[in-house]
Amino acid sequence: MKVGLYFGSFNPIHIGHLIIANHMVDTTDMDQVWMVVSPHNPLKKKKSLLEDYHRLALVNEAIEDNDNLRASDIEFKLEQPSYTANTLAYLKEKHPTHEFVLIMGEDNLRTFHKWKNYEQILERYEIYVYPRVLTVQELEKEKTEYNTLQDHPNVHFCADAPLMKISSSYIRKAIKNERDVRYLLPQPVLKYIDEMNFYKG
Ligand SMILES: Nc1ncnc2c1ncn2[C@@H]1O[C@H](COP(=O)(O)OP(=O)(O)OP(=O)(O)O)[C@@H](O)[C@H]1O
Ligand SMILES: O=C(O)c1ccc[n+]([C@@H]2O[C@H](COP(=O)([O-])O)[C@@H](O)[C@H]2O)c1
Repeated sequence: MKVGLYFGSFNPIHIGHLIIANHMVDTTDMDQVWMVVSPHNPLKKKKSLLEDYHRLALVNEAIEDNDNLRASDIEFKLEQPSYTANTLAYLKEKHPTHEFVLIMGEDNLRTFHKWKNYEQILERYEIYVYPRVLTVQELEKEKTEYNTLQDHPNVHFCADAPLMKISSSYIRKAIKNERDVRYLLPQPVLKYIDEMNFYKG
């Protein structure tokens, strides 16, 4: 079985994440996509992060009607911050017959050269990259590593996929400012966030 590992903070999961996961199942030979909820991205501050189990619950709510998508809490019991190289080693041992590939947005490929053992990851795993509108800061970042990564034979860029200028941080801020985010989040996710009063303070 070919499994796309879609790692993320998912704080919270939004429709962009679902469109990306579905795009991978729909347009590639991946049998399933596992949405791996990361307790702590090594390159991000943990400050505005919702509890791990709430972010996992939101992912489960979002994908409940899609058999091709799974939520994974595999990183909850692994060392933190959540280094992807460690998780991949663990998953490979646990599921020796699965073929794992990685899924990420373009912003993550841009900083991929800062990840632990990124060269080894790239050598061993295919990476499917979803295009993303980049911020000015991201565009200004050193381009050399990015260009080298973009041209690597294991990197597959989903060129014809629709661009989405949606992010969890935009949604968190919009909720804080009492804006209507109903079309940016799947219905059950919106309900859960609303009932729990998340991101309001
Ligand atoms: N709109 C988008 N277009 C392309 N890729 C995206 C988009 N939103 C998220 N991703 C990708 O999904 C993965 C998980 O992203 P993450 O959970 O950090 O969401 P985010 O919207 O980027 O969050 P935040 O705004 O808090 O940084 C990353 O690989 C990220 O690049
Ligand atoms: O392994 C690393 O060094 C590394 C560095 C930065 C990010 N990651 C992982 O990349 C994933 C995407 O993170 P995020 O916050 O953009 O959703 C998440 O699982 C992080 O743990 C991993």
